[in-house]
Amino acid sequence: MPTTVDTAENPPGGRSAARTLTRLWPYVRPVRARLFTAALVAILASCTGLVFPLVLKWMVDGPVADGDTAGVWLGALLLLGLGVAEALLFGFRRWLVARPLAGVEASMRADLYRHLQRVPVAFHDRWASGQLLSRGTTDLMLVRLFLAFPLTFMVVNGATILVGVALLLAQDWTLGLVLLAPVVPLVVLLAYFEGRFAAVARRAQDQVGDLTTVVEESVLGIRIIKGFGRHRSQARAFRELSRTLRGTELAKARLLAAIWGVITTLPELAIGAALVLGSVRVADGDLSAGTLVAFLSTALALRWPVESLGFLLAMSQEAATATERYFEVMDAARETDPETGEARVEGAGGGIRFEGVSFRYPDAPDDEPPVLDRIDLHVRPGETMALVGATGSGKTTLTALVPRLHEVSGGRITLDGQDIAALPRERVRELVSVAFEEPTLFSASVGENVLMGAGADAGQPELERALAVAQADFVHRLPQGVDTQVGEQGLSLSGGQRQRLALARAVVGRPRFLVLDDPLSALDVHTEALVEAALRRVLADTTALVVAHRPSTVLLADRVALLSGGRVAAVGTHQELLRSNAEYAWLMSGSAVADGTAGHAADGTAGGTIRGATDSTAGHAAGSGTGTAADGTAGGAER
Ligand SMILES: Nc1ncnc2c1ncn2[C@@H]1O[C@H](COP(=O)(O)OP(=O)(O)OP(=O)(O)O)[C@@H](O)[C@H]1O
Repeated sequence: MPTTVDTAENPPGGRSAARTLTRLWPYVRPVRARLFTAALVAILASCTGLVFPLVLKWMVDGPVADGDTAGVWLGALLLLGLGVAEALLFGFRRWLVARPLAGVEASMRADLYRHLQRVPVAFHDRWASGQLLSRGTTDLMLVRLFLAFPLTFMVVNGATILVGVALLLAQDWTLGLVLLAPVVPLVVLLAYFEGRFAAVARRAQDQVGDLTTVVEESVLGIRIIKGFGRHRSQARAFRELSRTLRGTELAKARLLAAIWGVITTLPELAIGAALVLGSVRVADGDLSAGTLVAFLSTALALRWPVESLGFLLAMSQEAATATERYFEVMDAARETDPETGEARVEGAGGGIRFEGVSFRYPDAPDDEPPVLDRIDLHVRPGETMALVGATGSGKTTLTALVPRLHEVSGGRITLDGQDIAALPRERVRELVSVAFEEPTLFSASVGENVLMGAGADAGQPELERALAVAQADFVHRLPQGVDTQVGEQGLSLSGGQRQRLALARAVVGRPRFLVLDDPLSALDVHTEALVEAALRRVLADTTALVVAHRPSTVLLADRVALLSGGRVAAVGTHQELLRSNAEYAWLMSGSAVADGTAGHAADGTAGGTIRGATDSTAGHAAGSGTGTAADGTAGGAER
């Protein structure tokens, strides 16, 4: 899992917030009618608020001045009615937008998830999972909030301000101009603020992603952290990151406070000036008291729409950053399949054939030699080929090329004579089944995890057969048998148990081709022997490529290919390579050394000797009390 976040490749800015936000249109389009209606309702509600001052003016200059009590009651009832209407209209607006916007958020999230399934594995190698998580959660929530609130209220408040200003100018244009005086400095300040806030908002959202990554890794790696007593240093790293985030959030708050201060103070000063000027004019008899009350009430009613602009802009800016981050992922190219293509390669023959296959990881430095360099290898139909090589020699990489988890950089791979690059990926993955050394189980039942490897029509018989092949009968002793929930949110299984389920998943669909990356590494010798025996039956009618580190796994294969320096250094049977290839003999004798039979390994009798060695180890294990595995209760022993 990647641990670093390369946000440098995605610099903020470039586009304006408004242009970035227009990218949301395809998602908003289906609900546009509701959004527009909601905006109109909100404008109506907001303008209802502006009628209050006019009623007040009528009350002050009319019934109040004339001492008409009935008129005052009528005015009060009118004000109450207006208040109720305003509240009902705002409630109606909320009802209009809530459901469709939850839908917009859900569909954006679904698209993101679908996209993440379809981008190449190399994309996931490059991106930290926390960054992806935060884009799928926090960022999408910010986008929904923007559509629900700032988007509407920018329009509503804008319209209210325009209507309000028109009313002010109509009531008294001199006082109106006094109130409009702060507009120019405010616009300049808001433009400056937007630029500054955009940069800080981006930094904060990226830091949330980093923090999510650290939390996720700490949870997944809790055993390592505890085992190595690293909880303090891990906590320190977390604290530092969260302190950085806190600093960025405070910087955001400071910017917001500054702009809020300016947005509040300038209009207040203008209202104060209008009040003084208006009072003087009322005293001079130039202006009626009712007009001044109405004027000031209108000005005060406009305070909220003006003051809210600051945080509406801030929320819009955060939403623009969130949208930018969302589309950075959505813009990553998906795996594409050829529209049509001639997959058959003349003369390629059956089985798996590698022809001049080269591979280099996309992010590898240019001066680094390729991981795989012109590999030629033929796994004949029905044959099992073991892949042996030193650590880091490229075995896993080579196996990942067969199901097209990575694309070859040069050369080609054919399956039964069909070039995999010209086949749809889905077809390739139907033909090829895989099991990796690191067996991943999903939060689902045992049965669902295993049947993932088969077509939709596979059922109980196929499941039972696969479990038998993988010697995974321990599942029947789990609390709910094959229905027991496993994975992150279920029962914890041992490494060996998980490997056996992963193996069952690989064989359940009776694949034409099988790619196994050291699938037996976590099994004790007894279980390994049992799985091998069952696997031998599966391998008999499958074409398989099996990464092997141990002689016992190599012995499952008909032939062995030795990978060295990015090339296939030798191909032959285990016995042939032991005799003819010093590197192979050395690699294989590594295990034998541990068993004290290295001397025999080198003289060509290693096959039998190594087997004997593992058997004797097994005998020892049984004698030392771990032999319960042999009587089929291995699961219990491993737990
Ligand atoms: N995702 C990746 N991005 C860049 N380089 C990688 C990536 N995965 C592996 N490598 C590099 O490719 C080389 C081959 O790795 P690979 O995992 O294929 O070796 P291996 O033979 O399977 O090793 P082992 O026996 O230890 O499992 C290594 O040098 C490794 O550092």
